[in-house]
Amino acid sequence: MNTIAMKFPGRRQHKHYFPVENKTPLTNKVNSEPKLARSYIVGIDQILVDIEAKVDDEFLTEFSLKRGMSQVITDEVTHRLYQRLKDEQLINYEFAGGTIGNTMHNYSVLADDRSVLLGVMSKNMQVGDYAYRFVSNTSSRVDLNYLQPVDGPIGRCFTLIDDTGERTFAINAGLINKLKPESIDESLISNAAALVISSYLMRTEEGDTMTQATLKAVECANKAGVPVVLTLGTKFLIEKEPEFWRKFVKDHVNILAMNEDEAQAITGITDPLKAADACLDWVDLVICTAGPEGLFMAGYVDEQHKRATEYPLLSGAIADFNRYEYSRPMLLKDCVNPVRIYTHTAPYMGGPDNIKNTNGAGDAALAAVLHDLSANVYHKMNVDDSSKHLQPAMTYSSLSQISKYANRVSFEILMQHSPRLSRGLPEREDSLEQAYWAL
Ligand SMILES: Nc1ncnc2c1ncn2[C@@H]1O[C@H](COP(=O)(O)OP(=O)(O)O)[C@@H](O)[C@H]1O
Ligand SMILES: Nc1nc2c(ncn2[C@@H]2O[C@H](COP(=O)(O)O)[C@@H](O)[C@H]2O)c(=O)[nH]1
Repeated sequence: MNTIAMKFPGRRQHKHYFPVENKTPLTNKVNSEPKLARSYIVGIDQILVDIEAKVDDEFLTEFSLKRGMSQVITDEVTHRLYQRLKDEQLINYEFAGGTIGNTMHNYSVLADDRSVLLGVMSKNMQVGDYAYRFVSNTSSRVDLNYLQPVDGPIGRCFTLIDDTGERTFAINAGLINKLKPESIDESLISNAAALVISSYLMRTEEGDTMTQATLKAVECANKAGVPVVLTLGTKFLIEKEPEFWRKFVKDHVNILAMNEDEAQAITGITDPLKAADACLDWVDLVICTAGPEGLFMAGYVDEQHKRATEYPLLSGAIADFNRYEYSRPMLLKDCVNPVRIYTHTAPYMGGPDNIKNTNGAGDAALAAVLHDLSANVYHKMNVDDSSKHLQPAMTYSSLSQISKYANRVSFEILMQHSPRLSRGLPEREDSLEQAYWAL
């Protein structure tokens, strides 16, 4: 049997992933470059560059923008808006964005590993233009080779921040919704550790093909048993068609990520823990961020694999809800006697003293969860006979640990302007348990 000591998170510790006692018989040396199978995740997005600016309420009214919403604007409004921002020197920065683009980038930075981003990209790129900016602000670990070339611009997302820190998104779509179903490579999806999508991909106009492309990828993932991860994006989209989204989630999604407003939009429930619990009727794992209240997660474990927490029991909308938070979450279909498990993590260190802005904090939490999920697939691919895999779990770590990790990553984003991490986390931190680093 292989013996392995694995440090988590991080492929950077790759020497810990392979059996250190396996020596090459000829040299009697440890083979330091074993060929390991690699796991990766795939995300689909509308390829966007964020243009961030500080504005006041009057500005939003002038351009008929609804505060807090992500809305699509015409070329004419875009032109006027951009000119105003330029004339008044209100632009803070222009940086690659997109909710799934950010998640793939952050995943690749955290895991130091490959993710694949699907979407469109301008085939003629000039130094300094938006397409160039998107590519040059994206981690080199994000595989952009599968992007579909288009004859025209990618999108722009005006990220308008008011005095309260609230973000209003105005999207100039360019050709972002022209991804074709033919551009979805079925074997790429069916060999992935997860397929990651957002509700924004269904906000399309007549003649757009993004929704069909997304549905093709989802069907392919469902067929291959690859977990489908959906992030709800914005509550306004969900509120428009809650019934559609409930059905879509129930029929196709395994992991649902949302904030408390989106959770309310899809379930009708204000309490994030109760809303997460309600979503377990449709999906296997739920991540619900709740701003200053931190992060809630909910999932399933089979009775025989449940592990009781060593933390004090917490009660909220559900009594003693964190009782089995030390369990590793499983797909409901893999549980003979399913037990619902929940956890809550308060903002890391109480939250930063000075929040730059919360843009992308939720996406970053999701990237951390994906890192743990993919690490589990990676470990199983390479050390299938590890006792770790006697339990058919979805993740490498317990619900409690994943939640802490996710929350820690959100903290990092709150301390910077960009929704994209510029570096991974420190390799060891006192605030995360010893067991977390030495699994
Ligand atoms: N005001 C805040 N104070 C402390 N932590 C915060 C605050 N806002 C967000 N966070 C942290 O960032 C995470 C994600 O934030 P949230 O605003 O819920 O995400 P989203 O970007 O999806 O709306 C939270 O779970 C929490 O850890
Ligand atoms: N693909 C799309 N991404 C969008 C859209 N509107 C906004 N955004 C992106 O969201 C992040 C911020 O994420 P959040 O977790 O803080 O909500 C930002 O970088 C935007 O680019 C959209 O319509 N489609």
